[in-house]
Amino acid sequence: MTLSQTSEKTPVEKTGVPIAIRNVSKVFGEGGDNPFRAMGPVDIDIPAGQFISVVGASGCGKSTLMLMVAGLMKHSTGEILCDGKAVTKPITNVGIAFQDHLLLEFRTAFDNVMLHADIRGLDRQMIADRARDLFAQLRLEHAMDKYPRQLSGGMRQRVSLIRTLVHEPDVILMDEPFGALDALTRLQVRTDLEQLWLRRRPTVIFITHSVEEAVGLSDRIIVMSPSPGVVVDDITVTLPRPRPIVLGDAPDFASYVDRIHQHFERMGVLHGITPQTKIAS
Ligand SMILES: Nc1ncnc2c1ncn2[C@@H]1O[C@H](COP(=O)(O)OP(=O)(O)OP(=O)(O)O)[C@@H](O)[C@H]1O
Repeated sequence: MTLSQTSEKTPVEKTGVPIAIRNVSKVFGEGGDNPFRAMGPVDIDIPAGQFISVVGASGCGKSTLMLMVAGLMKHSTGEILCDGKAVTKPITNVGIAFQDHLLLEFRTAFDNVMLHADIRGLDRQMIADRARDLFAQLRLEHAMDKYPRQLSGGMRQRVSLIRTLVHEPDVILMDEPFGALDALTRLQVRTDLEQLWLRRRPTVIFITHSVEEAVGLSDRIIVMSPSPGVVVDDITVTLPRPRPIVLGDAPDFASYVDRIHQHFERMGVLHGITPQTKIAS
């Protein structure tokens, strides 16, 4: 383990692990009559503790990539190394979050967060202390004893975030976790996620359709081409942390967003109005 400095000069213990994605591609229906290359080949080296986002058109293979890194889906070519070890089965020291919060309706928010302790046989007292701490950090103490149906969508997703982080995994994989939230709640949850990540700096792969969210959260953004997705740009984001909730105020924010949008326009993912476009009257 190494010690590093956050941009706000708070020493943190770095606990993430490196992930290497080398020449990885996925072909569905391999060996059948109709093989389909869904993504790749892709090379991405992620240092320990980096927060990386992946953006790209719908269907370019972002979720497929995440499932392969998690060891939940086999890659067709190449290799994936997590902390130097080849991923050949589901990795365990990981927190995974999806768009759906996946909270159990019959458990309170607190008991949902304690699921890891119960399933993995972890030290209940230690996890409970951490859980209370995280609920407090997100100003959600009042929600601890409520059931999911009694919480708003944003609160449910923040409880899910706590559950993803409570066992302090070295790797966090998130697939469009805020996709179902309204714009205002998304801002809050994005800021909450950054705060939680800054505590320990696990390695994060974050999939999003929101370019602004990617710039707001990431050390680095991978831009993928439409299907089959390959890496078309690899952008280092140097905005200081913690990032402001209203990102428009951050210098250079707009230039990162523009750079990514220009890729999307060039690749036909976004269709702009060109000077030749005729407007029907
Ligand atoms: N099990 C599967 N069998 C066959 N094709 C699949 C399978 N899973 C995904 N695909 C296809 O692979 C491609 C990539 O899918 P994937 O879900 O990874 O894309 P994505 O970039 O995450 O999309 P979105 O942003 O819409 O979630 C899509 O064309 C999808 O239909």
